[in-house]
Amino acid sequence: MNRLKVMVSGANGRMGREVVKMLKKDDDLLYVGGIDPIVSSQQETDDNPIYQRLEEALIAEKPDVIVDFTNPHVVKDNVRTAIELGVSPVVGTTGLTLEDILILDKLAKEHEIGGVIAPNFAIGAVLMMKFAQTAAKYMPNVEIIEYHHDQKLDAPSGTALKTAELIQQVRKELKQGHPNEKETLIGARGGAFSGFRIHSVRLPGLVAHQEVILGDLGQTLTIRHDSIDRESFMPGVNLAIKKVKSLRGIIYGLEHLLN
Ligand SMILES: NC(=O)C1=CN([C@@H]2O[C@H](COP(=O)(O)OP(=O)(O)OC[C@H]3O[C@@H](n4cnc5c(N)ncnc54)[C@H](O)[C@@H]3O)[C@@H](O)[C@H]2O)C=CC1
Ligand SMILES: O=C(O)C1=N[C@H](C(=O)O)C[C@H](O)C1
Repeated sequence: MNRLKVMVSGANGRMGREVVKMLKKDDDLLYVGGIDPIVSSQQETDDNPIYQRLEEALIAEKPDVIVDFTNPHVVKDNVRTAIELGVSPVVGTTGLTLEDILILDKLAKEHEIGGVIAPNFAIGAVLMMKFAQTAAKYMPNVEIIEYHHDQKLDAPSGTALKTAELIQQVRKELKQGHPNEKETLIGARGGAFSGFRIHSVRLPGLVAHQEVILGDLGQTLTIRHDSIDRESFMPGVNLAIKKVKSLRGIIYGLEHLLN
């Protein structure tokens, strides 16, 4: 049987290293190398090449799939390059706007390529988002608090934004809080999204966590998810790699790949 050839962009990063480990354990997948401008010590003992430039890597190794865990500044160009070279992208990197995703979807369809962009590959997080969406239909007063490690570049997290988008689809229009509310410390009420708020906490010791708190007369409901290890994302990444070649255009969110 032909094994799917996979490369990893951001191979020396926190998520990239975890993906490489997962690929090497799966007999149906063949890790053929990574891309990362930063050289790591681990690289010395790895037989697979690490390239500095994506285009050069894709032309040399001709992978079927490229997994991207890089950063919000480079991800859009990376996905564009992959699609133009006929390689299916599986993207965990956050920071793409809905407009970016529409542009990449159009490009992918023009090239008859499938792609997956998922702000969170952990099944528990996907369920947390779904549950929050269901709850917000009945309890429209809602706030999102996301907690991440202090090396994260983007705020709010991609997961918080996706949760907010899902809630927005079902929540009746409502501006929360007191109409005469005054922030005496700018930012104290968090970021405003369609009438409700998102708060971002950054601390060493955290991995990736989110609470969606809904309030109503005399009651609150808290829906919480914790990724305590980056292993939590790997089954979702693995599923996306195995399904992406059967898609056309970009799907946004792991939920679209689950039965
Ligand atoms: N969708 C999901 O389930 C998850 C998404 N993430 C997202 O993944 C991204 C990466 O997160 P981490 O691994 O924690 O970051 P990190 O900073 O540890 O790793 C990023 C790596 O990308 C490399 N890089 C930078 N520019 C590059 C380029 N042009 N080409 C190739 N590599 C490049 C860096 O040198 C670094 O090694 C973030 O956007 C984060 O929010 C993180 C965890 C789960
Ligand atoms: O940077 C991270 O670590 C994570 N990023 C993603 C996000 O922005 O939602 C997914 C997960 O929360 C971990």
